[in-house]
Amino acid sequence: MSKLPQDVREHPIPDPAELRKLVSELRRLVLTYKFGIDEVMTKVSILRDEFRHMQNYNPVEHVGSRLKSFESIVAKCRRKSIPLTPEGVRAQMFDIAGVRITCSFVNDIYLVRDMLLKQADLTLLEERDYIKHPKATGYKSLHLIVQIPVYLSDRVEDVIVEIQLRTIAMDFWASLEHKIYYKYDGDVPRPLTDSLKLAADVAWSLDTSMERIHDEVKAISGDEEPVASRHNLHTPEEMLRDFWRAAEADGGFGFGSDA
Ligand SMILES: Nc1nc2c(ncn2[C@@H]2O[C@H](COP(=O)(O)OP(=O)(O)OP(=O)(O)O)[C@@H](O)[C@H]2O)c(=O)[nH]1
Ligand SMILES: Nc1ncnc2c1ncn2[C@@H]1O[C@H](COP(=O)(O)OP(=O)(O)OP(=O)(O)O)[C@@H](O)[C@H]1O
Repeated sequence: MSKLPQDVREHPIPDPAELRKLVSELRRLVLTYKFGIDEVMTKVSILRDEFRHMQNYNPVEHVGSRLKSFESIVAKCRRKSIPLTPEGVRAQMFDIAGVRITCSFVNDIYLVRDMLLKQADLTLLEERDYIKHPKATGYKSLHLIVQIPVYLSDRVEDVIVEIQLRTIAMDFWASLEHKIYYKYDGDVPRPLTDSLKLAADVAWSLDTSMERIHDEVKAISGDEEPVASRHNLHTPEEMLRDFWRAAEADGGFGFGSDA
């Protein structure tokens, strides 16, 4: 019978030189995922700014990102029996680069999804619609696993990014549920899971009510408010000046600042 602890027997400690090489390779790999996040964030930011300027409407409330931590990658490799090698991680772990887009309304989620997927350099690998098919926990979000090229100094690398799209209510629910899940180490007592399921239904009801009210108001006031009444302007020069100042204040005309 071996005297080694279970963990060491299952995961023998590799040679230090090998370990150093592995860590350096994984670091390099993770860096390319960071560039993948940057690419997607830029796309979302452009869509957001353009939409706001052209349509006077912003479908994206908030956008955030996270690079999976080294500890979390190692833990997931162990949990899912994924080889802890650059090849294993690249082939079997699709959430190292994560972008989360929070929208006001459910329709906006699908609008942003369509706008992103129309872009030629973004390839959809997998879509999981937990809005149409919520998880048993009550979890709702739209997940897209996409692939995007990243131009490095000596090569082009296709990087996989997980994009989660959700409403503010869905996000509120998911962050509380996530905290509770970790607090109980995954073994959440039944009364709490029941309460969470109920809260998910309430959040969904809020989402649908808010969207209905928003649609009703839009139908009454018309899709587009006339530009002149929005700005209370009279001459084209005044309108141009106002747009220019608004864009400057928004950081929209950031070019030429070094001049
Ligand atoms: N709060 C919360 N988040 C969830 C839940 N299910 C999925 N997620 C989020 O969505 C991510 C991906 O989940 P899935 O689409 O179910 O992917 P999966 O491959 O089945 O799960 P993992 O490989 O364990 O991430 C998770 O890492 C979480 O960030 C849930 O029930 N509650
Ligand atoms: N696509 C994403 N975009 C932004 N944040 C995310 C994304 N996916 C997860 N997160 C957040 O990143 C944090 C850490 O996530 P981590 O990758 O360690 O675990 P996880 O994704 O929740 O679970 P698992 O490791 O089982 O896949 C959590 O707060 C989680 O909500």
